[in-house]
Amino acid sequence: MLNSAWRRIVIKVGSALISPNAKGCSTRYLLAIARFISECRQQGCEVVLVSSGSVAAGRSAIAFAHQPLPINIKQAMAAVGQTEMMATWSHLFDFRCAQILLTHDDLADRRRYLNIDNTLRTLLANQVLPIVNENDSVATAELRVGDNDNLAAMVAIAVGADALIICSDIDGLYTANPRTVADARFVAQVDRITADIYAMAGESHHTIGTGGMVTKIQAADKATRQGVDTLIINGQSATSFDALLRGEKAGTLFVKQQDKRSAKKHWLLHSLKSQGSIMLDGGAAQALQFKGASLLAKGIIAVNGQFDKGDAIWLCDAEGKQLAKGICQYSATELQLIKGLHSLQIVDTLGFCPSEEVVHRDDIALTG
Ligand SMILES: Nc1ncnc2c1ncn2[C@@H]1O[C@H](COP(=O)(O)OP(=O)(O)O)[C@@H](O)[C@H]1O
Ligand SMILES: N[C@@H](CCC(=O)OP(=O)(O)O)C(=O)O
Repeated sequence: MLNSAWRRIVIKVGSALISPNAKGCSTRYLLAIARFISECRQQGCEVVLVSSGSVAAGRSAIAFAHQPLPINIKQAMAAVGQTEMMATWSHLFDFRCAQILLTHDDLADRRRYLNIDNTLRTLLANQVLPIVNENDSVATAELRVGDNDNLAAMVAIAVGADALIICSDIDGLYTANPRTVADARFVAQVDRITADIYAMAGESHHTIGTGGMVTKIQAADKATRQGVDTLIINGQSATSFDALLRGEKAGTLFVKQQDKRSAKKHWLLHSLKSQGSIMLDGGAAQALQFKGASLLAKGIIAVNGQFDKGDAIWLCDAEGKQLAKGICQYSATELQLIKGLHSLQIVDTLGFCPSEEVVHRDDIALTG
């Protein structure tokens, strides 16, 4: 059985596995990965796939022989390869897939971030497999995350994943690049990511991938700090997946630095500045405190301050006591109109309903 603590995971697949020859997509390695994803889902673990490969897959369609590839050429290659990559994955599953293309800004802007979060939650709740990639054909240099290892870490944090599994063309982290250093030793576990760990990382040996080991360590650094265990495994070998499905170790494990719930709670309570507050009736206050429920419009009795969708606000009881801080899905102006209403009435009142929850339970941190 898969690690039972993994209820939701993000799997990142590198270009070399999708388009090993940079001529369209190949199912050579993807079959075993797709089987692993299906098995994880059957065992009740939700999966978000972050797939590279659009540039590599589309490469042979655009005539350009020089290296490095300029951004406009990569953008054109990505436009061709992205559809081929999505079609290849879709054919490997007997459930439906959804394409999510992101830029750095989408994840940095809290309002857009909420939209992404809502979309991913809805897809997962409907058993659709989200397949995420950077929006390479439109993202300019300053808008890009730049590599899918870091993008996958950001997605893993956004969806509150329990683990991030980075599938590459190598068994995991070595003390140096084993393709150039003969006596490089395999590292099975990293308890803390220090400068010594970064010093082990070399570049990619081919021109298909982006970043080599450096971006994978950066990704592990980001994810483990936010409570996400991170693995780098060899996606070319079915034995890695078989081991994980038996609950055994595979590749290099970067151990999470804290519990993901305490990481999120700390971020909400201490890093986000509150922009306003709302007062809850007795039922909503009870549900929030003792049932871990989301906050619905029906339980709101008053709205204070001028805040926007995506801002952090205090959730207070009828006496004004701060019970929790949360990220609000609606602006103060919108909340004034929908407070006290049933969720089904939101669309009639505002003309839209981005979320039935005013504050989703995943975005609430109790003060007590
Ligand atoms: N210390 C290291 N340990 C393992 N691999 C390393 C190391 N330093 C550099 N590499 C290189 O990083 C490559 C994986 O990165 P990359 O080619 O970007 O893969 P992907 O396409 O999966 O993101 C390996 O094949 C290897 O050549
Ligand atoms: N977004 C790019 C992938 C960038 C990237 O990080 O590639 P890789 O190092 O192979 O994971 C693409 O789809 O080609």
